[in-house]
Amino acid sequence: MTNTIVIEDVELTYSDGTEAVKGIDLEIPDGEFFGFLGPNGAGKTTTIKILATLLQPTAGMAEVNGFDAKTDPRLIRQSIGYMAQETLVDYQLTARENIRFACEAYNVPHSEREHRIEELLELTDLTDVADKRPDDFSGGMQKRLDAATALVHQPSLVFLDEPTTGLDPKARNRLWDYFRRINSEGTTIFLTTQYLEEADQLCDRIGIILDGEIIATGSPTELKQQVGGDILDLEIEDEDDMRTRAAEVVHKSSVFPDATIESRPDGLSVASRAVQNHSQDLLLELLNADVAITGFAIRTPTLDDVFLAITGEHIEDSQTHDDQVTPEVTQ
Ligand SMILES: Nc1ncnc2c1ncn2[C@@H]1O[C@H](COP(=O)(O)OP(=O)(O)OP(=O)(O)O)[C@@H](O)[C@H]1O
Repeated sequence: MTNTIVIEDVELTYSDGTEAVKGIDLEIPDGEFFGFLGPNGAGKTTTIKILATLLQPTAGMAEVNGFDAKTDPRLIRQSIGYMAQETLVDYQLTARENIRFACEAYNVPHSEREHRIEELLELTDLTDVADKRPDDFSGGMQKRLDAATALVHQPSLVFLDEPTTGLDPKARNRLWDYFRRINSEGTTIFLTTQYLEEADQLCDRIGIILDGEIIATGSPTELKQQVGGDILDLEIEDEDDMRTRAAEVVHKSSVFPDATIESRPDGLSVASRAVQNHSQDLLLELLNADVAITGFAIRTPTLDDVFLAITGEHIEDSQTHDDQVTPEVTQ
């Protein structure tokens, strides 16, 4: 298997001195669904623009589809699909005309165009509105049309820059189905997202980027294993230092020697390899110490727990500016 993307020690510093990407290395094999996860301002879009040859790295080497980003940007652009963060559909044209225009721009052979247009309309579930202009379309429909225009030339590699930001769950799910389908047909996908669940659901492998540096890579399962065990969520009354006392009991407990403890609005979360087999013992110790537990639950770690374990922050807390985060996909 060959690598569709190879990045070696790539840096990008903007002219105002902002170090957006600080020496990243990455290899993405053919056919992978790769997710680049990170908070606002982490460097996701900058990386995608380097790979799509819209920005030149200030240092390092990027190779895409076997072409060097510095010497062969034109060949790279012809061989990729790029769905930018902002929707790029033309509101003067109908959905069908938008896709036809993209066929012309990407030099899709005349003999294949009509078939390709119908196929893409169907894939993106826009056949019924094919002859309507997109100004009345919902945000999700516009995004699907945008995705169709990015894929008319059937690229083997597609960059999707936060494709579902601001979409409702139904619209998001339809796009997910589409991305899954093209990936199962062999397309390599490089997706940037700030949504943990999106990365978790879709991606074979995830890279977490923070402040221009990749701080972890692995499959969702591998990353979750880094948390070290399962999580015991404890609901504890917020009175008489009860939570502090509970944390002390957990710290001192011989049954949870590896525990890491995180405060939550309604109590504590405890991560430990012992959670699965010894939670009852810990609950007993807490009871003996007069800590009133009003509820508890055992769960497997989420990607937010991974982010927390690595950075000490929740991903949402580390957002650098407000954003229309779709609540139902945040953890
Ligand atoms: N043209 C620019 N000039 C100067 N700084 C920039 C420019 N574009 C982005 N930045 C800065 O570079 C850093 C990385 O931004 P980038 O857009 O790559 O992050 P991101 O992870 O994609 O975030 P978002 O989700 O907000 O798009 C941020 O600090 C951002 O403010």
